[in-house]
Amino acid sequence: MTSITDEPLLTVEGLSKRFGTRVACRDIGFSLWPGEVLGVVGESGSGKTTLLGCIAGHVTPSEGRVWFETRDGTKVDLAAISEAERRRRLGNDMGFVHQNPRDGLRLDISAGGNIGEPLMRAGMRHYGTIRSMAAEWLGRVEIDPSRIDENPRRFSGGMQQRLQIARNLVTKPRLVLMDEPTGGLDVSVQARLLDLIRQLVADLGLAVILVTHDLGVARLLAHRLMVMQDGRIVETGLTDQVLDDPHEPYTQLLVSSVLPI
Ligand SMILES: Nc1ncnc2c1ncn2[C@@H]1O[C@H](COP(=O)(O)OP(=O)(O)OP(=O)(O)O)[C@@H](O)[C@H]1O
Repeated sequence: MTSITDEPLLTVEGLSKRFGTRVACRDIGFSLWPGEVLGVVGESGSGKTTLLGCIAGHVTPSEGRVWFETRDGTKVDLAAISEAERRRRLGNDMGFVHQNPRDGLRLDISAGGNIGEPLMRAGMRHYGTIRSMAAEWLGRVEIDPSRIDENPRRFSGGMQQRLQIARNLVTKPRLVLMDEPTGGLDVSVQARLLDLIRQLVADLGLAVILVTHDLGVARLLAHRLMVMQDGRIVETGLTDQVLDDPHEPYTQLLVSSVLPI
């Protein structure tokens, strides 16, 4: 008998994306299960961000299917529906953490507003509840809740990134896409943020697709890795297996840091 958790949350089939004559993704296929963290690694230009964009709906695939299992158990092809239909079917089930927090935050409203807005979009109306949830989430991402009314422009880069994470996770999505979430931060800030992401992902049982240049980040967060080269998946497997015993010559080069990643 198949239980509901045996079903993948996301299944990508035959996904390709061309920009004019340039092929950014070629015949990509994989599945992702609830609670699983999939790292996507590869050199610059290998198609990682394009793949993430096709799943997020920022980029329209040239070919292929992106099946997502909605909360009512039906599968919807995200590559074939309009933005409005996507919002209606998915609700807040998919989050996106940008490398630059300014791309994922509203800088014209307060920190608390940034967390409260998705709750209101999800239908929550009671101001006191929204405010107390925003304060709780600020604490959860290690921002002093007394800064709830401050504008995030006044936050450091690391704080802005933690706020972006809170804004994405407060509605408990089942899938979060992360594009280099710790890129551009100081090493010590990065390490704390990685710990925080690891803890939240485990606590909330989130499925995550994590695009990263950094194999150390992938090793720490990802259960499974997918290695991309020139728009294709060249190797995939459990993270430790791929990093400790890479089979493909390209992955061997990547792991030995010969490639400019
Ligand atoms: N909007 C676009 N128009 C034209 N070409 C694009 C566009 N977006 C991406 N590409 C091309 O698609 C290929 C894959 O780019 P993509 O950004 O997905 O790679 P990446 O692996 O994420 O690289 P990086 O790690 O540097 O962000 C590249 O050759 C890139 O120039």
